[in-house]
Amino acid sequence: MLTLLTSMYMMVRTFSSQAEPIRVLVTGAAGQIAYSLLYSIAKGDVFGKDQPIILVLLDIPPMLPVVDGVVMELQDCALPLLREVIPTADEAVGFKDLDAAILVGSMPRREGMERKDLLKANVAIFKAQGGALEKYAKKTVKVLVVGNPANTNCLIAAKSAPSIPKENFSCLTRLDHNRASSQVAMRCGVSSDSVKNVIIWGNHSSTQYPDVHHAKVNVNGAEMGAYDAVKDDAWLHGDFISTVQLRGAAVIKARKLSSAMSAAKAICDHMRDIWFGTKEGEFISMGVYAAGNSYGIAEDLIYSFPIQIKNKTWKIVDGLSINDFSRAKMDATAAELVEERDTALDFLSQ
Ligand SMILES: NC(=O)C1=CN([C@@H]2O[C@H](COP(=O)(O)OP(=O)(O)OC[C@H]3O[C@@H](n4cnc5c(N)ncnc54)[C@H](O)[C@@H]3O)[C@@H](O)[C@H]2O)C=CC1
Ligand SMILES: O=C([O-])CC(=O)C(=O)O
Repeated sequence: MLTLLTSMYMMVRTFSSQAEPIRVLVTGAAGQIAYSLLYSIAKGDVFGKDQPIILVLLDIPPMLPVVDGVVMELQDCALPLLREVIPTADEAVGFKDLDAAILVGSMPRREGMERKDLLKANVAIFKAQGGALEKYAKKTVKVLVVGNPANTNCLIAAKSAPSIPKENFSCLTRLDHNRASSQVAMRCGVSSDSVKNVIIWGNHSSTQYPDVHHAKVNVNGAEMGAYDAVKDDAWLHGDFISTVQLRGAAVIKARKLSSAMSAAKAICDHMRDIWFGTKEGEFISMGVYAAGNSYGIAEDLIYSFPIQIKNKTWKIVDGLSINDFSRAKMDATAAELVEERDTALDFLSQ
């Protein structure tokens, strides 16, 4: 019996090691987030330990010598899943036949800026890259927008690729989600995986609303609501929210560069959940197209919601109770997104 099971296992292993490689694009490949991200993708942390990968690395022409250095390092890692690395500045090459696109490449903010101050510099990039997805990528491609302001850039990319379903586009708010889980875990003296179902509502900006009304914390084996575990409503309504909202700025102030290691980790968490689904009974946060949501959020936005994923398809978790405190914060961040969208469309029409 054991021999039979062992040979069946070997057959499955052999079959899966012959899987067709998937084609994964990372833009901004010469930048600091990409440098923290590429190793995890290439070694199988995101798309699976049996999934061969062709990595396409796109950056602007002057950065190609730097990308060449990254290619050399990836080769020197001797990673068995990495079948090919393609450095390029050409969209026709970069966006061809993609299974997944992680759009990082854009300008980061510096100390004293809000993320929406990047709109003018960055939104044109996402319009062009949406157009390139439309022209060259598979219609099934999963697109994750990281470059700031991430929600609005994602909306513009999706609008520029009308033949790819809007559901295939999402933006990164997982870093905010991880920040919120970690703050609660530290406050309760538990590990970060003892906290689940925090929610980031809205924009990846200082108006985002980190909400723990539906979060659970496992304290010494007993699962309880976050409010009962933390036992400090004033902190949860005050410093907790502002710490998460302003964490990106705090990292920039300290490092003089924006978050990169934690952003790369969040990108891996986000994409892995798209590929393999969320855990039973758990939800995560990501920015998705708001059409058809049951929370009264304007439809034509990319807004961060509580999300569950199965078979590579996400759905917004419906029916969570929303009190007046939460309602006001959810609406404020939606209003900022409407303003950003209208400004972006204005820039693009000039
Ligand atoms: N959504 C999120 O949670 C987070 C978003 N970010 C954002 O990610 C972006 C990248 O950040 P970093 O890697 O730290 O910046 P970086 O400046 O280190 O790297 C950006 C790279 O993008 C490249 N680039 C610029 N225009 C491009 C284009 N049209 N096509 C391809 N590549 C292009 C640059 O040449 C550079 O190599 C920034 O917009 C930053 O604000 C950063 C952290 C978290
Ligand atoms: O704050 C920034 O500019 C970078 C970022 O998005 C983050 O760290 O969340």
